[in-house]
Amino acid sequence: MGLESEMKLPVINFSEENLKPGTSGWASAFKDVRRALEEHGCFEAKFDKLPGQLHDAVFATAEELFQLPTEVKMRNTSDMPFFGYFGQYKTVPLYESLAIDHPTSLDGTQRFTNLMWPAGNDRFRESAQRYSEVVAELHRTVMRMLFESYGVGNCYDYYIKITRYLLRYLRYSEPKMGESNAGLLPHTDKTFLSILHQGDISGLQVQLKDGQWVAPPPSPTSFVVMAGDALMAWSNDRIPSCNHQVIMKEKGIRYSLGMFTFMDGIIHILEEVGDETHPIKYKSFHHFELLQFMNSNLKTNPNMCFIKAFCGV
Ligand SMILES: O=C(O)CCC(=O)C(=O)O
Ligand SMILES: [Fe+2]
Repeated sequence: MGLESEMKLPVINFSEENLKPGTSGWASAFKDVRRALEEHGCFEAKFDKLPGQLHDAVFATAEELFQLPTEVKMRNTSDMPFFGYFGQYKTVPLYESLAIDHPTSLDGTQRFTNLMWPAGNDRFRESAQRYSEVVAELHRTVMRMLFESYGVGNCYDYYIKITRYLLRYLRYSEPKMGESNAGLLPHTDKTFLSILHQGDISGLQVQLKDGQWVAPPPSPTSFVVMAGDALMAWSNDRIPSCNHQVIMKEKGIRYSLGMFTFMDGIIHILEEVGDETHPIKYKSFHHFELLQFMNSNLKTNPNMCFIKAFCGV
């Protein structure tokens, strides 16, 4: 019998009544958001605004996307580091992913769809955009709660205006006999926030404060919200970026979706949390410049703490 109490991934309900700023549900939810992020760098959001048909369409079209020939998928490139196709890695052979830049817009989804299917694929394009709009709404709610909970609700508009969304489609093959089941090695994201949504096969694991790994089960109404490195710096380390990985234990091909946010502008460190015992540890920085810095140092110095090296005081 273990005496230690097992930690759980906090679950926060984002149902209709909590979504109205100013209500008591809102105030208690925003405290929960701040507590969960400060403790673990992540939480599970229960959010029921994704229509079942849209959920099914976006995962069905994900399958179609990955069936395209590799050379077509590799057309998904970008000037931005980390914004394009990933796959064919020796260290994680099960993993492959593609990303749509500006996925909440007609332009962004059209550009990506035309690149993959020159003859068009309306079902893919429409489901990608509609899905992104729904998840962006969840993202904005989390952002508003986060800023209000630190007493800086007046900064919300600025950060929403400079938010750049990236929707990533991810696929993991089932490991063959004798093959490693590592889908994605432990890492933190380079984002401000990441919102992960698993299809019907589990595999995501997040590491809680006590070091324990937990595996949130997939559900059409469950989204795992995680702090990325940029949010950690913004919060002056009050919020740790969330360490996570993918382990393929179930049978079948795994699909998941990640809505990642980056700030196309200067991130000003939250000075409100600093005092004599908590000095400010970072200088304000441009998120895209951080990405460039990481990209140019990744090969030569993979174990570097990029955020500290880039904008640490
Ligand atoms: O597939 C998942 O659930 C996790 C994906 C992930 O961690 C990433 O793309 O950074
Ligand atoms: Fe990740």
